[in-house]
This record gives sequence, structure tokens and C-alpha cells, in this order.
Amino acid sequence: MAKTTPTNEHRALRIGVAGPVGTGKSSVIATLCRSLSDEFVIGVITNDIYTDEDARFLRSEGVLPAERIRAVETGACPHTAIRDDVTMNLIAIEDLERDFAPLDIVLVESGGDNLTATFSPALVDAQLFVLDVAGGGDVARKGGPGIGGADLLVINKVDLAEHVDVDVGQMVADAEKAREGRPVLAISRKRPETTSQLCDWVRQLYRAYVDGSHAPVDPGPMAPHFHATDDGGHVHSHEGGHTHHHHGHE
Ligand SMILES: Nc1nc2c(ncn2[C@@H]2O[C@H](COP(=O)(O)OP(=O)(O)OP(=O)(O)O)[C@@H](O)[C@H]2O)c(=O)[nH]1
Repeated sequence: MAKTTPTNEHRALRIGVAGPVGTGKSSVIATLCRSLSDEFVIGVITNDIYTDEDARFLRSEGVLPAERIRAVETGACPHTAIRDDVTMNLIAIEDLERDFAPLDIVLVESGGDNLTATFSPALVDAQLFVLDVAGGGDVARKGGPGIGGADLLVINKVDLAEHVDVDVGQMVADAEKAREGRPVLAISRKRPETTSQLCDWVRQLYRAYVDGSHAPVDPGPMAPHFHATDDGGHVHSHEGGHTHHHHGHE
């Protein structure tokens, strides 16, 4: 029988990376790209509020061809673009998949946020939530949808633990308790044996995605939260019950 031209039978596995500002989302993505690019064809979408800074950082790291890293500028409400109205991100992912077909994995970085951001399962197949030890050892205990329900919780920068008086073992134990058995990884980009566990998690997820045994799970809606505002910003509610202050006009 004549061999048919290979087609991209399934779209790329889409993995979301969320977490508070500065915990290391871009670094985690850079590490994954650097370590896995011999095995997978990877693309990246970053979400920033007003800039393409994260995309520029990742391009400067040289971990992927620069054109496979694209930025979505979300405007004032970065979590809306990954949760309530994912259109901008879906279009960006589909464009990337079309332009570089076949891609194996698309990593989507959320805009820097507080503890409340989660991705819609309509946007990503799986999501990881990144905390760091510098945010304090008790953050994991605070729970919330990302900490409690993401497919993987990453506790980053464990190389800094002794400087900030954090007991990593305790932080992991607290996180595991909050997550009812879902996985937790303590990592540092300075310790390759830890980041290799992260890569193994992605490899395993990819296998499950391709063989159809992975089902996207919704970590749950964002918790109620407010954006700091120093002007006459207004307030409105989003579906799911959370409330925003918005700046300026509408
Ligand atoms: N010591 C240490 N620093 C790290 C590690 N990972 C990231 N960093 C540093 O933490 C800072 C923030 O890292 P980013 O990757 O930019 O964090 P981010 O979550 O993408 O930040 P935003 O996009 O601003 O939300 C940078 O100065 C990194 O160099 C780590 O494992 N150990």
C-alpha cells in the first residue's frame, strides 16, 4: 500500500504554566525547551499584560528558534485571557500550530499573577502551577485552585531555601496535603537532577496525551480577588463569581 504523507493527526499537547509573579515560570519554560527540544518540537505562547517581555527573555535564552515563541498582550486583565475568554490565546496557539506544523507541545505562560490564576481546560490539556520558596514556606498551605488542582505543583528555587529559612520537606508535605495526592516537585534550575524530574513528568504526560489516556482536569474557577487600583476604577463581576476593579474607561 502506498505510504500516505504524514499528517498531524492530533494537535499539539498544550501545557499551561501559571503562578505568582517572579516564581520562575519563564525559567521553567526555558528549562523544558532546553532539555526537551531534541525529543519534541515545541512552541511557546507568553501572556503579558502590556509587553512582550517574557517572549523576549525566552528568545534571548536561545532555547528555541525565536519565531516559535510568540507573545499575547492581554491588556488589563491577564487571567481573563487564560480562563474566561481564551479566544486571543486559542488563535495564537492555532496560528503557531499551523505555521510550524507538526508541533508536539505548546507551552503557554500566564501573565504574572497572584495565587488565583488557573487556565481553562478549553485552552490547555494540562497545567502546572509554579510557587517558589522565596514566597514563604506557608504559601502551599494556603491552597486555592492552582495550588490544589493543577496537574503538577512546582516548588521552585529550592537552592534558596536555606537563605529564606524554608523547610522544603515541610513545604512539599503541606502541598501534598492540599493536593490530595496530585504530584508536587521541588526544583531548582541550578540542580539538574530536579529539573530532570520535571522533564520526565512532561514526557509521561505526552505519552498519555498521545495514547488518549489523559483527560484535562479543571482546577476550578479563580478565587474572588481584587486588583489594586489607585484611580477611579470600577468594579464588575465575572462569571464564576470573582470581582475585578478595572482602570479607566470601558
Ligand atoms: N536562585 C534561583 N533563582 C531562580 C530560579 N528560577 C528562576 N530564578 C530567578 O527568579 C527570577 C524570576 O524568574 P522568571 O522566570 O522571570 O519568573 P516568572 O514567574 O516568569 O516572572 P513573571 O513573568 O514576571 O511573572 C529571575 O531573576 C530568575 O533568574 C531558581 O531555580 N533558583
